[in-house]
Amino acid sequence: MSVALIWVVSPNSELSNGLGFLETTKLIDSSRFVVRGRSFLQSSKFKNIGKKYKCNSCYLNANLTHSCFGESGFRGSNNGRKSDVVSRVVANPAGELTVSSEQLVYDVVLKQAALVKEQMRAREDVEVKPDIVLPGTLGLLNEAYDRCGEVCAEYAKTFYLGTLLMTPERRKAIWAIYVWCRRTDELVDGPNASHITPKALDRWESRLEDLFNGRPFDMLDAALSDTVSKFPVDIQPFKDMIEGMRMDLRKSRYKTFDELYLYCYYVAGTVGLMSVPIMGIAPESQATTESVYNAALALGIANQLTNILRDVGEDARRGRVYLPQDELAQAGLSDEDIFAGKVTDKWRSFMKKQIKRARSFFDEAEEGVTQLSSASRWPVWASLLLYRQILDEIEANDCNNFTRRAYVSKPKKLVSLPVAYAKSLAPPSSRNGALSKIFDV
Ligand SMILES: CC(C)=CCC/C(C)=C/CC/C(C)=C/CC/C(C)=C/[C@@H]1[C@@H](COP(=O)(O)OP(=O)(O)O)[C@]1(C)CC/C=C(\C)CC/C=C(\C)CCC=C(C)C
Repeated sequence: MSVALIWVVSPNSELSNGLGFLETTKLIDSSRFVVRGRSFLQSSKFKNIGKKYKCNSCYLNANLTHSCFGESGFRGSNNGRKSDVVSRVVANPAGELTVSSEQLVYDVVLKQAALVKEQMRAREDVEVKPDIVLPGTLGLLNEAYDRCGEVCAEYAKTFYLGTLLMTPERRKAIWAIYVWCRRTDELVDGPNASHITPKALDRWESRLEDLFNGRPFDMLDAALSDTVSKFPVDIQPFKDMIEGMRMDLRKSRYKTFDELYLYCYYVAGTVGLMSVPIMGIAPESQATTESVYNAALALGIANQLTNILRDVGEDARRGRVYLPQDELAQAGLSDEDIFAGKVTDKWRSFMKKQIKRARSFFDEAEEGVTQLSSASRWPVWASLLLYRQILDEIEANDCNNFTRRAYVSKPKKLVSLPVAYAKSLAPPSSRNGALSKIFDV
């Protein structure tokens, strides 16, 4: 990930890196990008539609209107669970009523679903259209995608195998998105994280804007730039992920689940929103676009909550506690108990509730996976089943997530893969109501 790091720390530097990500030079003009001395013509489709607005303590990169109060039929599938977990209107520490993170994030979901429908309507068909490329550039682009595939295979082998079942265009696009997410995460989580400042993240964000405008900085960006020119992917979830990294720089405690939910959206829910336009919805699906986006968001949140519960000890050793402080206090626990790392009955009972909540997000996500286009379902089922089992492993470890890292053993992984495959064969259920398909692919 040093490519990203070097650039954000010193935007004018020439790039090379030790991780074998790539070696490129930066050559940009306003309408083309040049990689290793050649240029690609790109359509610059997306503008940064985001406008930051402040909502109490949190920022969302959105140009959304708040539809906070008095909505009816807010969601179909999850009222039961969600009302237990977060309410739409919450009280801030000063006792004032504010809009909940869930509402803010759901507004993003609605916006994404609306945008993608609009994009699809504007296109004559859903199939990827060939760009106008100068002779010789196609090979370079393919090389860029291959690099993304290699990175993906190195960092997430099972997931990489799953992507091989997808159509070639979709697989390449998912790899490009994966690599951008990985690089973004590495900025604050990688070996050079201590050099990362908010300014560096601002530079990473302007680089993102450039690639969305057809001016990628390096080869890996070029792959994503190509992807966003071919699929109806919006910049907002990408910007929001960077916002999550900013949050990580300035915050190491979360007062409430509402605060944590927003963080989870930023760093992982966004991945779900980025992925849906690539994966596509099955032509026979009766689900609304919104409900599928919502399930994708839920899977990201579930994964991140699981990640947090698995890594409690590791995070504590870095001085970080990603658990709602108010819930810890209600359970009679504090940061000191976490640093002490003793598994007590209080801790077990606290963990039981946290695990239950994470599972409820997985349940919500499951409804959406069957709605995806058939070739995309297997990798998603595989990742869902594998990640979900981490929760079982935490329980099997007697909730000792202080000194034991829960993981799914190889044999269990191997069993999960055919199970995921079998699940992926099930056609979309018609439980999700209104018909509003967007991708008949
Ligand atoms: C098929 C599939 C899973 C596609 C997603 C591919 C993709 C673009 C992944 C990017 C993942 C990434 C590098 C995110 C950066 C932030 C981050 C690190 C988030 C954590 C992931 C796990 O990280 P890590 O690899 O470090 O974990 P380990 O320590 O190795 O265990 C997260 C916990 C979140 C990842 C979130 C997702 C994969 C979202 C999945 C949602 C979908 C693919 C939407 C599916 C659609 C429906 C309708 C359900």
